[in-house]
Amino acid sequence: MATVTETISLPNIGVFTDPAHKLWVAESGPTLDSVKKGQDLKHGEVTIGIKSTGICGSDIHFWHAGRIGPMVVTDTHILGHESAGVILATHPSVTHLKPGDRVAIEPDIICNQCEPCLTGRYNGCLNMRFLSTPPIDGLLRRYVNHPAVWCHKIGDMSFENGALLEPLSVALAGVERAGVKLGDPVLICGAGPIGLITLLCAAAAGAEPIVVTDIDEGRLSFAKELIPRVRTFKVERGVGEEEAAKQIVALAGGVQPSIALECTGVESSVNSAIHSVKFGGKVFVIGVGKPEMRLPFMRLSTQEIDLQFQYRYANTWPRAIRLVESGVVDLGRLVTHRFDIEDAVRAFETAADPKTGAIKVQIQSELDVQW
Ligand SMILES: NC(=O)c1ccc[n+]([C@@H]2O[C@H](COP(=O)([O-])OP(=O)(O)OC[C@H]3O[C@@H](n4cnc5c(N)ncnc54)[C@H](O)[C@@H]3O)[C@@H](O)[C@H]2O)c1
Ligand SMILES: OC[C@H](O)C(O)[C@@H](O)CO
Ligand SMILES: [Zn+2]
Ligand SMILES: [Zn+2]
Repeated sequence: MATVTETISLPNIGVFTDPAHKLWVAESGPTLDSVKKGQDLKHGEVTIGIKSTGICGSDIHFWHAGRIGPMVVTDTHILGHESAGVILATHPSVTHLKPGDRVAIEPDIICNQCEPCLTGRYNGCLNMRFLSTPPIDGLLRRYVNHPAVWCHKIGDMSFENGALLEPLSVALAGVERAGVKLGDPVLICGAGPIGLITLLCAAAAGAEPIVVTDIDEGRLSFAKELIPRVRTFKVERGVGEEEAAKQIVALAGGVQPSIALECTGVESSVNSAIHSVKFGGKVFVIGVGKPEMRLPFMRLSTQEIDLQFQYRYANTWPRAIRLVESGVVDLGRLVTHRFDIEDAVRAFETAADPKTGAIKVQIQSELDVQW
């Protein structure tokens, strides 16, 4: 085994939640001893020293609500699926990575045998093990063993940007499958991290005009700072879905969007999007929401509007890395708050509190090896 782990001495710690909605930092596996000896590394696996991990809304949801739909926290559970770090050790079967390589982690483990896997749409793997979705532990740890095939080299990209490749993957998968093209009028609903990164992607793809909506002024201002040509629309409570749609179209200079990229999962927002797009347009839903929703069925029907959905991503990291390395997509401003892993509880409290103005909160871990 090629390893630099002989020199490390910091114990492994992780960020846990449980069915009682507690959140805490404690010792986790693999233990320092097992990492040093490489004894838990399986065929095809590497040990990664995690440097940066973003907190996703789903992490907060698993903590606060204990579930997302059918995904339920039933035991102590490690959070986190937006990570980048450095390879510390490799199993002898691994040939394309070596200690010292900087990598972004794709947080899924697939079976490679089912129809979605064999047809390249592995996000639909029937046996998916997605890190941080219960019962599979997540990446918010100092050391993680993970299949090398899901570690993507990032060269000298910052670990912060490396960790942001996961939400970028969500946005990229959406923009690609929605088919956004040069000059398309596009509506983006929601200016959270996913909406904002979707905005960066749609702008890079040449969409114009772009309208972004939110209920939060701060997030709309952030969108405008990222892409000054974006038109921002504040969604007011009490304004009906059809009226909001009219105002959105007016803001776009009377141009109906051909594509709406829905990044809230909120019923009224999905419906405003449906009311705003043009005949033959598309509402592409990235946000996740309640199990059942009311939809303006006959508007979808008489306007031949396509309603399409995205669940995670497949084959996005190489593309995401090229976009960030080249500067086509600049993720530089999205991380607004940074905490050490020992201080993870404060990091989660900050991410969960809208008053903090946080966009992306990241958790960093020290390693006692230098690269
Ligand atoms: N499909 C996937 O694979 C996938 C992956 C990651 C996240 N998501 C989902 O994408 C959504 C966005 O993620 P995020 O991290 O940006 O979440 P977020 O909660 O930070 O952002 C959502 C934004 O929507 C705004 N909003 C709420 N109600 C609104 C309304 N009626 N109209 C307009 N804006 C409204 C909020 O103020 C917030 O800024 C979430 O539903 C998340 O679960 C989906
Ligand atoms: O970024 C990926 C998403 O957060 C996950 O799909 C999550 O919402 C459920 O596991
Ligand atoms: Zn996520
Ligand atoms: Zn599969």
